[in-house]
Amino acid sequence: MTDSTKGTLGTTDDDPPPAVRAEGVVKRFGPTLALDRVGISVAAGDSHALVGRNGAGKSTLVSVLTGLHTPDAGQVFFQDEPAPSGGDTAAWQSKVACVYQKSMVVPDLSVAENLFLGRFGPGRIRWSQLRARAGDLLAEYGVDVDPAARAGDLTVEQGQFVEIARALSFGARFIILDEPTAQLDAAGIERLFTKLRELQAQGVAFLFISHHLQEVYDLCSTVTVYRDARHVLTAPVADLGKAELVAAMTGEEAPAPTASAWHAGSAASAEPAEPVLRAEALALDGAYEPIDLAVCPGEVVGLAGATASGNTALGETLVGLRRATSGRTLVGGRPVRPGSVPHALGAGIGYVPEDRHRQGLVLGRSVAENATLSVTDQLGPYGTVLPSRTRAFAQRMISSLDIKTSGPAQPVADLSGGNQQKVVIARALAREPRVLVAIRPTAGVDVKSKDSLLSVVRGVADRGDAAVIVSDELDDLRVCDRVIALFHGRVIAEFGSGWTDRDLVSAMEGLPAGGGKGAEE
Ligand SMILES: Nc1ncnc2c1ncn2[C@@H]1O[C@H](COP(=O)(O)OP(=O)(O)OP(=O)(O)O)[C@@H](O)[C@H]1O
Repeated sequence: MTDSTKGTLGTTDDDPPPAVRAEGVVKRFGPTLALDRVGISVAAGDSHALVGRNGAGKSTLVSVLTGLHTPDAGQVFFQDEPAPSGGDTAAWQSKVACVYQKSMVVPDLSVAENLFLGRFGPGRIRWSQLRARAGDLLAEYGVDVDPAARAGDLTVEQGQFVEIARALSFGARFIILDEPTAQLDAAGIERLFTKLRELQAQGVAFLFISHHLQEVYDLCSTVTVYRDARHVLTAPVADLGKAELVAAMTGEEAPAPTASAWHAGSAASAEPAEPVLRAEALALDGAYEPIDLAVCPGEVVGLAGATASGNTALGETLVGLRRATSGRTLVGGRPVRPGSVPHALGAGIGYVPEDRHRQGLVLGRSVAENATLSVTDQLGPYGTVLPSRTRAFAQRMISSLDIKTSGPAQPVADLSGGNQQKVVIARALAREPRVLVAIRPTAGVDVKSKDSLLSVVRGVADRGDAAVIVSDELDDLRVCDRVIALFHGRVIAEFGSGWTDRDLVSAMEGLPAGGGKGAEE
């Protein structure tokens, strides 16, 4: 099992020792076996992808490799030396760091303070010296950020660069990137990858965790697949086709559905229907200019756009999270009170938020409680909530959305990221909304679950209701009947179902060429 890593990669005695090597790692959480005798070996200077479906054990491995969890069995080595002992944070920091999609820097401190956090010696701190040292350090790693800037004012990308520089300054030669691109636009991803390649050339090794398989192909030379807590394979990326990779992740041979398959069931009717959802000259100062939008029964409409295009702000206005500066939203022809989530819900708008931790879930509560939060009125007579009805309701959601959990009573906090997202969608669907507005619904969700989540959204429209997907992910947008692309707060193009990736990406980048109806070149 774990030894397969050696043969495939063709290491020799002359090679430097692997940046990290884990062997026979076992980790249990109560009844859940999260890692079952897994291993991984990341060569110095390599960019090694770790992929697997939600719940495969990736985050648990990260916790073991960063010293947050002590494994129940197995060993971890950095450059052939045994990993530091449990509580020795400084020793772990000199070996490894993990950069998450959201920066972990302390927002109210300056960049310089963040860089040297925990390393101030005794005595008075010389701020000017600290800033100068921070400046040198950032320059050394080619990070173009002002050391005096407040960390909270950095972009996601700058925050990640600062964290990488911080990790390297501790001496770490191995950095884990856990979905680092989730909040970046295409140009930001390219800049991140360029930086990573530079550092690789200096011998720094990366473990790259992503649900975007294309990124694995773009950046990594080796890939390891985990499935159901086990190591399935490790291979050079160049030797493994996408279909094989997905098959290894899912354990099935079934090809992923194509765009046309998505639409096969939607039987678009020719007669124009009364829109379920309408936005009339809806505008939000500083976010987007007046926009008209009509979403008909049976339709899934995409609002595409990069960060700050206004698409998320528009989605958030539709669900009542933001109050439009002008214009109005109507459901079934009736105006919805602006800026009121309860009113929007009552009017039949279901909402799948982007940030499931802040807006979506009560982490300490069970899967059943979270899935039924919006329908407690349907779970028992006279304002009571019958546990049996809650469980039955949740059980139906668990099976129809294929949520990987030990049961309705399991706390949501214990589920993997993708499965948490399914609970959020379950909750939005529980009220049987007339229109579902989903903001980046598949962020952090594995390929297979992505398909099933998107078919759930598609299903809402296919049964005669409607859906809006706000996203910059082409896979999310592929299930849409129409896609409206925004750029800097304006509609820049609108596409029917036959768009090409190139047309849509260009539109999101602000290049209207083609406008969805045939580019010039
Ligand atoms: N603290 C915990 N308590 C109980 N169970 C846990 C805990 N952390 C993880 N698990 C369980 O361990 C398994 C592996 O989860 P893990 O988060 O490592 O998966 P993952 O591959 O990172 O998934 P994702 O892609 O969704 O983030 C899952 O079944 C999860 O529910």
